[in-house]
Amino acid sequence: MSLHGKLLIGSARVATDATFAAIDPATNGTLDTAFAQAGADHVAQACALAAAAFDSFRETSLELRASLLEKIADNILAIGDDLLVRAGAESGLPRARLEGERGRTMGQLRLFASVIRQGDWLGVRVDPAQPERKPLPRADLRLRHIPVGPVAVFGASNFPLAFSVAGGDTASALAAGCPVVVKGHPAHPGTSELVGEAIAAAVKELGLPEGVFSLLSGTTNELGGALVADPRIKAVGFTGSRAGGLALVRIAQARPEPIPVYAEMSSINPVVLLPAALKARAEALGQAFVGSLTMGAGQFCTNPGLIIAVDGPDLERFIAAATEAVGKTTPLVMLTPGIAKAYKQGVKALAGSPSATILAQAAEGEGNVCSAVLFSVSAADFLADPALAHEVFGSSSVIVRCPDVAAVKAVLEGLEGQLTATLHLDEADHDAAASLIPTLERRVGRILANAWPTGVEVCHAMVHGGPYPSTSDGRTTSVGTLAIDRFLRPVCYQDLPDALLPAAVKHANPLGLNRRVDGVVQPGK
Ligand SMILES: NC(=O)C1=CN([C@@H]2O[C@H](COP(=O)(O)OP(=O)(O)OC[C@H]3O[C@@H](n4cnc5c(N)ncnc54)[C@H](O)[C@@H]3O)[C@@H](O)[C@H]2O)C=CC1
Ligand SMILES: O=C(O)CCC(=O)C(=O)O
Repeated sequence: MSLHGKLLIGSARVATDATFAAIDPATNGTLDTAFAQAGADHVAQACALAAAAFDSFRETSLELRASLLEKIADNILAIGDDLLVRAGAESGLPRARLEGERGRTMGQLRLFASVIRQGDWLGVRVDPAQPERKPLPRADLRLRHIPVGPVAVFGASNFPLAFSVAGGDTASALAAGCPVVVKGHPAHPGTSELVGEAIAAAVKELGLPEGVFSLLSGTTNELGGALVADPRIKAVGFTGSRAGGLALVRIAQARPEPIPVYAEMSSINPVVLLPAALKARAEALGQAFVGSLTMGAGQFCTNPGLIIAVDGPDLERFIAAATEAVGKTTPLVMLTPGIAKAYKQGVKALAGSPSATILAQAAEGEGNVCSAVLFSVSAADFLADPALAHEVFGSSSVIVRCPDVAAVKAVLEGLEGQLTATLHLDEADHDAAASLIPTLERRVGRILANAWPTGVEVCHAMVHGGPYPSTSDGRTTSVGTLAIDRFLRPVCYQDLPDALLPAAVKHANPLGLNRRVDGVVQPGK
């Protein structure tokens, strides 16, 4: 494998004097290749190309755009082993996980290709003219959705493939017809380059304008800030820290033309163990919980960071099983030295809390590793100290002991917005569960029963979003096909001659789209 370390600005490959290197988190060693540090001029060049590409890219045929996404998926697979090897070295993630993540990345691209072809995302509505209507005639009104414009995507550290250069944000933005400028995550610049070249090659192979895709690398906050501030950027997709996401929201809001930032930030994903379920299978739940908590060193925004249950012997059985399972875990390398340091600081802060008790802690390891840890706290203490509900990114979780189900509800009411909430329940728990669901609907984006929140299905009904601060905009999702809506806006055409109408809303419906005509859904072809 040979990496060039240059910026991908459309079809140009640009080197810079200032460079940075990737770090192998397993060894703290520097990996090969000096990567370019993009500056303000490079942001401006990439955004200018993206803006120039927008009008032609957004009117490409559905078939061509679908082919682009499929071609990107094929090109990623064709990189072969080099991609997995480099991603492993840059992230510390094991090969099997990265193989799965590559499969998911290609699956997402292909799913969005099928969405593009199907065409419902255009959301066509037609209210035909009513010239005879009294007292006033009605004009002919036709609506379709168009893409918002060039989108800035920030690659995430914890999914170097599926939430990164060709991840869900890029797939959904390209599917909508938006050119994309990616700011690669500085932890995996080599992986980013390999995937970026796969996208650029697909753009070229299909004869699309070069500005459809650019990839900028760099370590500074100024780079991300300049990208979000560029007037040609019309929306932003981000997965990462709350501080980073909110910084980008502030920049976007301070622009002369404010733009939406879809930032997926922090979540502790409460899991409620209801009494009958806990009584029936406390040990199995304890073991499964630790499996979810420690998967991928807990570096998922869906990690179960909070367990809530009624205190008593059944909860003690759960804790005993979880404690035993934690004792059997081995420390895992985290994504970056900074993330490992933040984990240790977060655990230290919890351990220093006068109200939290350490229940279990896995053996410590050397280097940038995560050792799983469990805390417990009473519901009253939890409610009194908001710091106990802060996300600790890694395998750390807090068990909240409640006197009764009413206290469980109070704890849930006290939480910030979350991506997920989980109920472990049996039939005898249904009344208790029903009393909690209205609270959960207000607090989270996805409610699960008898499962664990890690592992997000990429499909049509998925919501990977939630109220602030789990995301900056709880009206949408960053996983699943609904994610395309973030990058679309409606345009209405009133009384335009048919010859001037876009194909999606022409009278004869040449694209065979499903349409809502006078409010009634009419199937297309
Ligand atoms: N909830 C979640 O899904 C995730 C949370 N995290 C949290 O974030 C911490 C740091 O991890 P990172 O992945 O590096 O996230 P991060 O938020 O620090 O960085 C993500 C991206 O945003 C950029 N960025 C960050 N702050 C910025 C600013 N003020 N202005 C402009 N650009 C900025 C970075 O350069 C990077 O490209 C972790 O320890 C963890 O707490 C990280 C990954 C996922
Ligand atoms: O588990 C998943 O598939 C999504 C998790 C995620 O978005 C994250 O950890 O940042």
